[in-house]
Amino acid sequence: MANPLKVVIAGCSGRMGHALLECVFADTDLVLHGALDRSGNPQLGRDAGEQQGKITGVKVTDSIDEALINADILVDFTRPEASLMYLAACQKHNVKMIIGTTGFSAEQKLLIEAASKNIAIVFAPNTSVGVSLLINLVQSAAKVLNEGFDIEIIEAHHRFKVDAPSGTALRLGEAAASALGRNLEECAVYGREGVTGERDPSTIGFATVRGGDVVGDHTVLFAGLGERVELTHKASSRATFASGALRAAKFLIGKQTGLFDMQDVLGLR
Ligand SMILES: NC(=O)C1=CN([C@@H]2O[C@H](COP(=O)(O)OP(=O)(O)OC[C@H]3O[C@@H](n4cnc5c(N)ncnc54)[C@H](OP(=O)(O)O)[C@@H]3O)[C@@H](O)[C@H]2O)C=CC1
Ligand SMILES: O=C(O)C1=N[C@H](C(=O)O)C[C@H](O)C1
Repeated sequence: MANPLKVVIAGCSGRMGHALLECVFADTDLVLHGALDRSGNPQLGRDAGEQQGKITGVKVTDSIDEALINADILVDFTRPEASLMYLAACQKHNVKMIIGTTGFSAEQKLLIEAASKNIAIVFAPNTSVGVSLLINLVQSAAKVLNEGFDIEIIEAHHRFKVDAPSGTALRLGEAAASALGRNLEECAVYGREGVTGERDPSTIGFATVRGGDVVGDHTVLFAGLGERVELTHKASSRATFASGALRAAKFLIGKQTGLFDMQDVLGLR
């Protein structure tokens, strides 16, 4: 690439922030242009590469305007309230965005959709190649196993995760529901307790496990009488999410507006 893509990392001192910095440093098509964290973060004012043993000349800042001047793209793995703040700033500075953050409400997702009329955005709750493929596999399986099979989605993540079910689990639920002509909002069951009665066959169930350092496991279970199909993805490193996000960044080169996901990035539609 003649001119490396100028990337700003939001939440640069978070778990995904670290993985993204490593990935940017390893890719000559990309250059770190800005590194953001919120006021009060102890990394503010320090070199963004310090924890990777690199001197980048880019200081971690809480000034969004400063970080976005002349940037090409902002990569956001933070929290919904932060993502929406960055979304507003990216529109102001005409900077593209990769949004990997999860836990948005339906109303917040509409704000992202509206912003994509002004800037190009990839919005994906999971940027790994494996989960992107899993979404397609779940759609195919749901179409074949469309009668007599109960759909349950089981996800496991590390103890620090703050949202449940995971964004990926919800996306997998949407994939199954849409393949069956159902609306996930109407058929989702989030956990069970007490005397629940027999299972309603039209529902899609979710079960959440939190513990230790699990990077991210997802299983979609199609359970029939006499047989079960289980489709599982297990992430063992955050580098897989980071490299997918940066692949998405390159996909946006030349795109001025529009809302995309990893199916678009990987040609899986
Ligand atoms: N799409 C995908 O493939 C993946 C998505 N994710 C999602 O990415 C998000 C981040 O995950 P992870 O890196 O593990 O989380 P971390 O908590 O490790 O990092 C979050 C970062 O965002 C910052 N932050 C939090 N709140 C704000 C705020 N209000 N304003 C500005 N910055 C803020 C944090 O700063 P501070 O430390 O000061 O709080 C921190 O630097 C989650 O939503 C997670 O679900 C994670 C992995 C893969
Ligand atoms: O918080 C995480 O860690 C992860 N979050 C994403 C989600 O909510 O789906 C993706 C991945 O599984 C890791």
